[in-house]
Amino acid sequence: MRFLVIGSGGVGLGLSAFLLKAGCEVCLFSTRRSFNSLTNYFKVDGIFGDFTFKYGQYDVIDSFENLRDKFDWVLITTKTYANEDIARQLCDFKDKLGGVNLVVVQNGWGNAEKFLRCFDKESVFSARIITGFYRKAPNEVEITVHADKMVLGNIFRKELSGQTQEVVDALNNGGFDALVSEDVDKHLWAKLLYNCALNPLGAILRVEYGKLAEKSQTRKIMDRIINEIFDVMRAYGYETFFKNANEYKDVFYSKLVPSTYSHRSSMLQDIENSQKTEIDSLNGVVVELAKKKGLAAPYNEFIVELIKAIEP
Ligand SMILES: NC(=O)C1=CN([C@@H]2O[C@H](COP(=O)(O)OP(=O)(O)OC[C@H]3O[C@@H](n4cnc5c(N)ncnc54)[C@H](OP(=O)(O)O)[C@@H]3O)[C@@H](O)[C@H]2O)C=CC1
Ligand SMILES: CC(C)(CO)C(=O)C(=O)O
Repeated sequence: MRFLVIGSGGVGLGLSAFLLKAGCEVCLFSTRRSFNSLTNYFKVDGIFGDFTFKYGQYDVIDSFENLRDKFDWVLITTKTYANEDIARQLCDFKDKLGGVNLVVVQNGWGNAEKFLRCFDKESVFSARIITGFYRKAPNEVEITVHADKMVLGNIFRKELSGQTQEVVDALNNGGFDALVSEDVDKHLWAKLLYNCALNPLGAILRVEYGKLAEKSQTRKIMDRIINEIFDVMRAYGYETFFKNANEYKDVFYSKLVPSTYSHRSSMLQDIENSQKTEIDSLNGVVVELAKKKGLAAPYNEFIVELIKAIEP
């Protein structure tokens, strides 16, 4: 099976390692900035073991003009703010790619929609991933935590989720546990709740997740963020695995936060590296959806403004 992996960062290189171990062909699409190191080798280490792949075992391109093959699957593993740019380029070069399917492997909500510009709902899939991929260098990634299996499916046409089985099989064969689910939308909302509550607040206060649950003030802010997200979900008919905000908060404070107590959010890492954050696809989406239904989401709105004030 042939994969084009667009976004050769933490998640892109991490997943490519498992696909290559499974015997799949992988072409990385990288930016000019990372291209040179990737034409040498890339390395993935950490809790799944150490793997190094030399250029030649995989391919790398930095422009769609240089596409050499057709592909079965395209994985989108850039940060979400690159989606408009990637979607536009995919459209321009769609004929060269062949009849591919896409899997959008990103945090947040509303990402898969960005690729409907010239792909139909039947060929745009989504994945939820709760594994920590820490990018140490442009061609080196450490896998730090693995909280659950990766989940793949189709949020637009649930019944087509099974088409991702071949990707799941490849990942499993490469040693990474993944599964197909018709409920990938529910998994994405659950992850969004977690990221929206913890990531921006952790980035603003520059503390790890666990510290945020220790103070009554930060608990109150996170509680309000979670309540507003449940209001939005209810207004649109979206569901996750929890009946209401209180049921989620019980699990959040008793299980989810303690098990990632010392994690510093990816948003905090972005702020520390003077990079743009994914706030628009997290709390920003909540604010937009709330506005369209005439709902107030003041805590989410406030946190979006604060992040925008400190990001470059
Ligand atoms: N890292 C993690 O532990 C987890 C991440 N996620 C989600 O996965 C997604 C990817 O995150 P992550 O791998 O950490 O991000 P990284 O920043 O590590 O990697 C993103 C990659 O995309 C590249 N890129 C950026 N813009 C473009 C563009 N316009 N065209 C092509 N490539 C581009 C970057 O280029 P360059 O090489 O120049 O930097 C980089 O290689 C995010 O949505 C994140 O929220 C989800 C769960 C866990
Ligand atoms: C905790 C983690 C790594 C889980 O995937 C995450 O989502 C983040 O830091 O944004």
